Amino acid sequence: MLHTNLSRLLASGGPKRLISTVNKLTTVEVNDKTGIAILTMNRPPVNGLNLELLQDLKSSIDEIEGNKSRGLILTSSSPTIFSAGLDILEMYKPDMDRCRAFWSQLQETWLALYGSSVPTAAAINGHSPAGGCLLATSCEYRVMVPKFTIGLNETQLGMIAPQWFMSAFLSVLPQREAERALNQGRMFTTEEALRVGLIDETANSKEEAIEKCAAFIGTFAKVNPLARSLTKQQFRAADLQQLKNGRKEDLEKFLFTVSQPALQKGLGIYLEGLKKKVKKQ
Ligand SMILES: CCCCCC/C=C\CC(=O)SCCNC(=O)CCNC(=O)[C@H](O)C(C)(C)COP(=O)(O)OP(=O)(O)OC[C@H]1O[C@@H](n2cnc3c(N)ncnc32)[C@H](O)[C@@H]1OP(=O)(O)O
Repeated sequence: MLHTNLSRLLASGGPKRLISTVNKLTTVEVNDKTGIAILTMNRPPVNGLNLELLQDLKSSIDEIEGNKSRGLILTSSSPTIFSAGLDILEMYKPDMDRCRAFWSQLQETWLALYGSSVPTAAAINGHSPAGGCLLATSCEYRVMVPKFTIGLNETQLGMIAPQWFMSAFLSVLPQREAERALNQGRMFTTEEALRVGLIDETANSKEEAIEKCAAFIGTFAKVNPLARSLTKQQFRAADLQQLKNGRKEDLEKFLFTVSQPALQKGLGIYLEGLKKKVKKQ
Protein backbone atom coordinates (compact mmCIF):
# COMPACT_ATOMS: atom_id res chain seq x y z
CA MET A 1 0.00 0.00 0.00
CA LEU A 2 1.20 3.45 -0.90
CA HIS A 3 0.77 4.99 2.54
CA THR A 4 2.64 2.10 4.21
CA ASN A 5 5.51 2.64 1.79
CA LEU A 6 5.52 6.34 2.58
CA SER A 7 5.73 5.72 6.30
CA ARG A 8 8.51 3.12 5.85
CA LEU A 9 10.52 5.58 3.80
CA LEU A 10 10.15 8.22 6.46
CA ALA A 11 11.04 5.83 9.27
CA SER A 12 14.08 4.56 7.43
CA GLY A 13 15.57 7.99 7.70
CA GLY A 14 14.99 8.64 4.00
CA PRO A 15 16.61 11.54 2.20
CA LYS A 16 15.65 14.36 4.55
CA ARG A 17 16.25 17.95 3.66
CA LEU A 18 16.41 20.62 6.32
CA ILE A 19 14.57 23.45 4.66
CA SER A 20 14.52 25.87 7.51
CA THR A 21 17.16 26.90 10.00
CA VAL A 22 16.21 30.55 10.02
CA ASN A 23 13.74 30.12 12.86
CA LYS A 24 15.72 29.28 15.93
CA LEU A 25 12.87 27.75 17.92
CA THR A 26 11.46 25.48 15.22
CA THR A 27 12.96 23.38 12.46
CA VAL A 28 11.34 22.06 9.31
CA GLU A 29 12.67 18.94 7.64
CA VAL A 30 11.13 17.68 4.43
CA ASN A 31 11.59 14.10 3.35
CA ASP A 32 12.45 14.38 -0.36
CA LYS A 33 10.89 11.02 -1.19
CA THR A 34 7.60 11.34 0.74
CA GLY A 35 7.25 15.11 0.61
CA ILE A 36 6.16 15.14 4.26
CA ALA A 37 7.46 17.96 6.47
CA ILE A 38 8.38 17.43 10.10
CA LEU A 39 7.93 20.59 12.13
CA THR A 40 9.87 20.33 15.40
CA MET A 41 9.46 22.66 18.37
CA ASN A 42 12.77 23.34 20.07
CA ARG A 43 12.46 25.70 23.01
CA PRO A 44 14.03 24.01 26.05
CA PRO A 45 13.24 23.13 28.69
CA VAL A 46 9.50 22.61 28.07
CA ASN A 47 8.54 24.22 24.72
CA GLY A 48 6.62 26.89 26.60
CA LEU A 49 4.65 28.79 23.97
CA ASN A 50 6.02 32.32 24.25
CA LEU A 51 5.72 35.06 21.63
CA GLU A 52 8.85 33.99 19.75
CA LEU A 53 8.00 30.27 19.60
CA LEU A 54 4.50 31.14 18.37
CA GLN A 55 5.98 33.42 15.68
CA ASP A 56 8.38 30.68 14.56
CA LEU A 57 5.60 28.09 14.51
CA LYS A 58 3.47 30.36 12.33
CA SER A 59 6.27 31.06 9.85
CA SER A 60 7.15 27.35 9.69
CA ILE A 61 3.51 26.48 8.94
CA ASP A 62 3.50 29.15 6.20
CA GLU A 63 6.74 27.72 4.81
CA ILE A 64 5.28 24.20 4.69
CA GLU A 65 2.11 25.49 3.00
CA GLY A 66 4.27 27.39 0.50
CA ASN A 67 6.64 24.57 -0.43
CA LYS A 68 3.79 22.21 -1.36
CA SER A 69 4.63 19.58 1.25
CA ARG A 70 2.27 16.60 1.25
CA GLY A 71 1.69 16.87 4.97
CA LEU A 72 2.86 18.34 8.24
CA ILE A 73 3.89 16.36 11.32
CA LEU A 74 4.23 18.43 14.48
CA THR A 75 6.59 17.15 17.16
CA SER A 76 9.13 18.21 19.78
CA SER A 77 12.90 17.95 20.21
CA SER A 78 12.43 17.22 23.93
CA PRO A 79 12.36 13.54 24.94
CA THR A 80 9.66 14.16 27.60
CA ILE A 81 7.68 17.30 26.71
CA PHE A 82 5.63 17.94 23.56
CA SER A 83 4.72 21.41 24.87
CA ALA A 84 3.99 22.65 28.41
CA GLY A 85 1.40 25.00 26.90
CA LEU A 86 1.46 28.75 27.06
CA ASP A 87 4.54 30.18 28.72
CA ILE A 88 3.04 31.32 32.01
CA LEU A 89 5.70 34.04 32.22
CA GLU A 90 3.96 35.76 29.28
CA MET A 91 0.88 36.12 31.51
CA TYR A 92 2.45 36.60 34.96
CA LYS A 93 3.15 40.25 35.81
CA PRO A 94 3.09 40.97 32.06
CA ASP A 95 4.17 43.94 30.04
CA MET A 96 0.78 44.73 28.49
CA ASP A 97 2.11 45.62 25.02
CA ARG A 98 4.00 42.33 24.80
CA CYS A 99 0.99 40.52 26.24
CA ARG A 100 -1.19 41.95 23.46
CA ALA A 101 1.36 40.83 20.82
CA PHE A 102 1.59 37.41 22.48
CA TRP A 103 -2.15 36.70 22.43
CA SER A 104 -2.59 38.10 18.91
CA GLN A 105 0.20 35.78 17.75
CA LEU A 106 -1.44 32.80 19.48
CA GLN A 107 -4.66 33.56 17.57
CA GLU A 108 -2.70 33.91 14.32
CA THR A 109 -0.77 30.67 14.81
CA TRP A 110 -3.91 28.72 15.73
CA LEU A 111 -5.75 30.00 12.64
CA ALA A 112 -2.80 28.85 10.49
CA LEU A 113 -2.53 25.38 12.06
CA TYR A 114 -6.24 24.57 12.46
CA GLY A 115 -6.97 25.99 9.00
CA SER A 116 -3.91 24.52 7.30
CA SER A 117 -4.56 23.29 3.76
CA VAL A 118 -2.12 20.35 4.11
CA PRO A 119 -2.91 17.21 6.15
CA THR A 120 -1.63 17.66 9.71
CA ALA A 121 -0.70 15.17 12.43
CA ALA A 122 0.88 15.44 15.86
CA ALA A 123 3.56 13.01 17.05
CA ILE A 124 3.07 13.66 20.77
CA ASN A 125 6.36 12.53 22.25
CA GLY A 126 5.87 14.01 25.72
CA HIS A 127 3.52 15.84 28.11
CA SER A 128 1.02 18.05 26.40
CA PRO A 129 -0.99 20.23 28.79
CA ALA A 130 -3.23 23.19 27.88
CA GLY A 131 -1.72 25.07 24.90
CA GLY A 132 0.20 21.87 24.05
CA CYS A 133 -3.12 20.03 23.86
CA LEU A 134 -4.52 22.90 21.76
CA LEU A 135 -1.75 22.40 19.19
CA ALA A 136 -2.28 18.63 19.14
CA THR A 137 -6.08 18.83 18.82
CA SER A 138 -5.74 21.39 16.03
CA CYS A 139 -4.07 18.70 13.92
CA GLU A 140 -6.13 16.08 12.12
CA TYR A 141 -4.48 13.04 13.76
CA ARG A 142 -2.64 12.33 16.99
CA VAL A 143 -0.18 9.58 17.89
CA MET A 144 1.16 9.62 21.46
CA VAL A 145 3.99 7.88 23.27
CA PRO A 146 3.06 6.14 26.61
CA LYS A 147 3.54 7.45 30.15
CA PHE A 148 2.73 11.09 29.34
CA THR A 149 -0.32 13.28 29.90
CA ILE A 150 -2.49 15.48 27.70
CA GLY A 151 -5.49 17.71 28.37
CA LEU A 152 -6.87 21.21 28.87
CA ASN A 153 -6.09 22.01 32.51
CA GLU A 154 -6.99 25.74 32.35
CA THR A 155 -9.55 25.58 35.20
CA GLN A 156 -6.76 24.32 37.46
CA LEU A 157 -4.97 27.62 36.83
CA GLY A 158 -8.17 29.58 37.50
CA MET A 159 -8.57 30.31 33.79
CA ILE A 160 -11.31 29.65 31.28
CA ALA A 161 -10.29 28.13 27.97
CA PRO A 162 -11.52 30.44 25.17
CA GLN A 163 -14.17 29.20 22.76
CA TRP A 164 -11.61 28.35 20.06
CA PHE A 165 -9.61 26.12 22.45
CA MET A 166 -12.93 24.35 23.03
CA SER A 167 -13.64 24.12 19.28
CA ALA A 168 -10.41 22.21 18.67
CA PHE A 169 -11.13 19.94 21.67
CA LEU A 170 -14.69 19.40 20.44
CA SER A 171 -13.48 18.49 16.96
CA VAL A 172 -11.92 15.44 18.63
CA LEU A 173 -14.05 14.53 21.67
CA PRO A 174 -17.80 14.12 22.08
CA GLN A 175 -19.44 17.16 23.75
CA ARG A 176 -20.21 15.35 27.02
CA GLU A 177 -16.64 14.09 27.43
CA ALA A 178 -15.15 17.46 26.41
CA GLU A 179 -17.35 19.46 28.78
CA ARG A 180 -16.58 17.25 31.77
CA ALA A 181 -12.83 17.20 31.06
CA LEU A 182 -12.68 20.99 30.65
CA ASN A 183 -14.69 21.63 33.81
CA GLN A 184 -12.37 19.31 35.74
CA GLY A 185 -9.19 20.60 34.06
CA ARG A 186 -8.50 16.92 33.52
CA MET A 187 -5.15 15.64 32.31
CA PHE A 188 -5.45 12.24 30.56
CA THR A 189 -2.70 9.62 30.57
CA THR A 190 -1.77 8.28 27.13
CA GLU A 191 -3.91 5.18 27.76
CA GLU A 192 -6.92 7.24 28.96
CA ALA A 193 -6.56 9.62 26.01
CA LEU A 194 -6.68 6.67 23.61
CA ARG A 195 -9.75 5.24 25.36
CA VAL A 196 -11.78 8.48 25.05
CA GLY A 197 -10.54 9.27 21.53
CA LEU A 198 -8.44 12.30 22.42
CA ILE A 199 -5.60 10.58 20.55
CA ASP A 200 -5.90 8.17 17.62
CA GLU A 201 -3.01 5.78 18.27
CA THR A 202 -0.15 5.10 20.63
CA ALA A 203 3.47 4.44 19.62
CA ASN A 204 6.43 3.14 21.59
CA SER A 205 8.82 5.87 20.47
CA LYS A 206 8.91 9.23 18.74
CA GLU A 207 10.17 7.53 15.57
CA GLU A 208 7.22 5.14 15.60
CA ALA A 209 4.83 8.03 16.28
CA ILE A 210 6.20 9.87 13.25
CA GLU A 211 5.91 6.71 11.18
CA LYS A 212 2.24 6.33 12.17
CA CYS A 213 1.55 10.01 11.46
CA ALA A 214 3.14 9.55 8.03
CA ALA A 215 0.93 6.51 7.41
CA PHE A 216 -2.13 8.66 8.24
CA ILE A 217 -0.97 11.34 5.79
CA GLY A 218 -0.33 8.57 3.25
CA THR A 219 -4.06 7.68 3.35
CA PHE A 220 -4.67 10.82 1.27
CA ALA A 221 -2.16 9.82 -1.43
CA LYS A 222 -4.87 8.92 -3.93
CA VAL A 223 -7.29 11.68 -2.99
CA ASN A 224 -7.51 14.84 -5.07
CA PRO A 225 -5.52 17.37 -2.96
CA LEU A 226 -7.78 20.32 -3.70
CA ALA A 227 -10.96 18.38 -2.95
CA ARG A 228 -9.40 17.10 0.31
CA SER A 229 -8.23 20.52 1.38
CA LEU A 230 -11.52 22.29 0.58
CA THR A 231 -13.47 19.58 2.39
CA LYS A 232 -11.29 20.08 5.48
CA GLN A 233 -11.70 23.87 5.26
CA GLN A 234 -15.46 23.46 5.03
CA PHE A 235 -15.55 21.29 8.15
CA ARG A 236 -13.49 23.86 10.06
CA ALA A 237 -14.91 27.05 8.55
CA ALA A 238 -17.38 27.89 11.34
CA ASP A 239 -14.73 27.51 14.09
CA LEU A 240 -12.21 29.58 12.14
CA GLN A 241 -14.75 32.26 11.27
CA GLN A 242 -15.90 32.52 14.87
CA LEU A 243 -12.41 33.54 15.97
CA LYS A 244 -11.82 35.75 12.91
CA ASN A 245 -15.04 37.64 13.68
CA GLY A 246 -14.34 37.93 17.39
CA ARG A 247 -10.56 38.43 17.46
CA LYS A 248 -10.63 41.88 19.01
CA GLU A 249 -13.12 40.91 21.74
CA ASP A 250 -11.16 37.73 22.44
CA LEU A 251 -7.96 39.76 22.84
CA GLU A 252 -9.62 42.33 25.13
CA LYS A 253 -11.11 39.53 27.24
CA PHE A 254 -7.67 37.96 27.63
CA LEU A 255 -6.03 41.27 28.57
CA PHE A 256 -8.79 41.95 31.11
CA THR A 257 -8.40 38.44 32.58
CA VAL A 258 -4.62 38.66 33.01
CA SER A 259 -4.88 42.07 34.63
CA GLN A 260 -7.04 40.73 37.47
CA PRO A 261 -5.14 40.66 40.79
CA ALA A 262 -6.79 37.34 41.78
CA LEU A 263 -5.53 35.71 38.59
CA GLN A 264 -2.02 37.11 39.09
CA LYS A 265 -2.00 35.75 42.63
CA GLY A 266 -3.12 32.32 41.36
CA LEU A 267 -0.47 32.25 38.62
CA GLY A 268 2.21 33.21 41.15
CA ILE A 269 1.22 30.30 43.40
CA TYR A 270 1.09 27.92 40.41
CA LEU A 271 4.58 28.94 39.24
CA GLU A 272 5.90 28.60 42.78
CA GLY A 273 4.45 25.08 42.89
CA LEU A 274 6.27 24.14 39.68
CA LYS A 275 9.56 25.40 41.11
CA LYS A 276 9.07 23.70 44.52
CA LYS A 277 8.48 20.43 42.68
CA VAL A 278 11.96 20.84 41.15
CA LYS A 279 13.58 21.46 44.56
CA LYS A 280 11.89 18.40 46.17
CA GLN A 281 13.45 15.96 43.66
C1 LIG B 1 -9.59 34.71 28.67
C2 LIG B 1 -8.33 34.14 29.24
C3 LIG B 1 -8.00 32.89 28.58
C4 LIG B 1 -6.67 32.31 28.97
C5 LIG B 1 -6.69 30.90 28.61
C6 LIG B 1 -5.37 30.27 28.40
C7 LIG B 1 -4.86 29.71 29.61
C8 LIG B 1 -3.96 28.79 29.76
C9 LIG B 1 -3.36 28.08 28.68
C10 LIG B 1 -2.01 27.51 29.05
O1 LIG B 1 -1.45 26.86 28.24
S1 LIG B 1 -1.31 27.90 30.58
C11 LIG B 1 0.03 26.75 30.77
C12 LIG B 1 -0.49 25.48 31.31
N1 LIG B 1 0.59 24.57 31.47
C13 LIG B 1 0.77 23.85 32.56
O2 LIG B 1 0.01 23.92 33.50
C14 LIG B 1 1.99 22.96 32.59
C15 LIG B 1 2.85 23.28 33.75
N2 LIG B 1 4.06 22.47 33.70
C16 LIG B 1 4.09 21.19 34.09
O3 LIG B 1 3.13 20.57 34.46
C17 LIG B 1 5.45 20.53 34.02
O4 LIG B 1 6.41 21.53 33.93
C18 LIG B 1 5.62 19.56 32.82
C19 LIG B 1 5.22 20.20 31.51
C20 LIG B 1 4.78 18.29 33.05
C21 LIG B 1 7.11 19.17 32.73
O5 LIG B 1 7.55 18.63 33.94
P1 LIG B 1 9.11 18.48 34.21
O6 LIG B 1 9.25 17.87 35.56
O7 LIG B 1 9.78 17.81 33.09
O8 LIG B 1 9.67 19.97 34.17
P2 LIG B 1 9.54 21.09 35.31
O9 LIG B 1 10.70 20.93 36.22
O10 LIG B 1 8.18 21.07 35.89
O11 LIG B 1 9.70 22.43 34.46
C22 LIG B 1 10.97 22.87 33.99
C23 LIG B 1 10.99 24.39 34.05
O12 LIG B 1 9.97 24.88 33.18
C24 LIG B 1 9.07 25.72 33.89
N3 LIG B 1 7.73 25.58 33.29
C25 LIG B 1 7.03 24.47 33.14
N4 LIG B 1 5.88 24.71 32.51
C26 LIG B 1 5.87 26.04 32.26
C27 LIG B 1 4.95 26.91 31.61
N5 LIG B 1 3.80 26.47 31.06
N6 LIG B 1 5.25 28.20 31.53
C28 LIG B 1 6.40 28.69 32.05
N7 LIG B 1 7.32 27.92 32.68
C29 LIG B 1 7.05 26.60 32.77
C30 LIG B 1 9.16 25.21 35.33
O13 LIG B 1 8.73 26.18 36.22
C31 LIG B 1 10.63 24.91 35.44
O14 LIG B 1 11.28 26.16 35.60
P3 LIG B 1 12.64 26.32 36.44
O15 LIG B 1 12.32 25.84 37.83
O16 LIG B 1 13.64 25.46 35.73
O17 LIG B 1 12.94 27.77 36.39
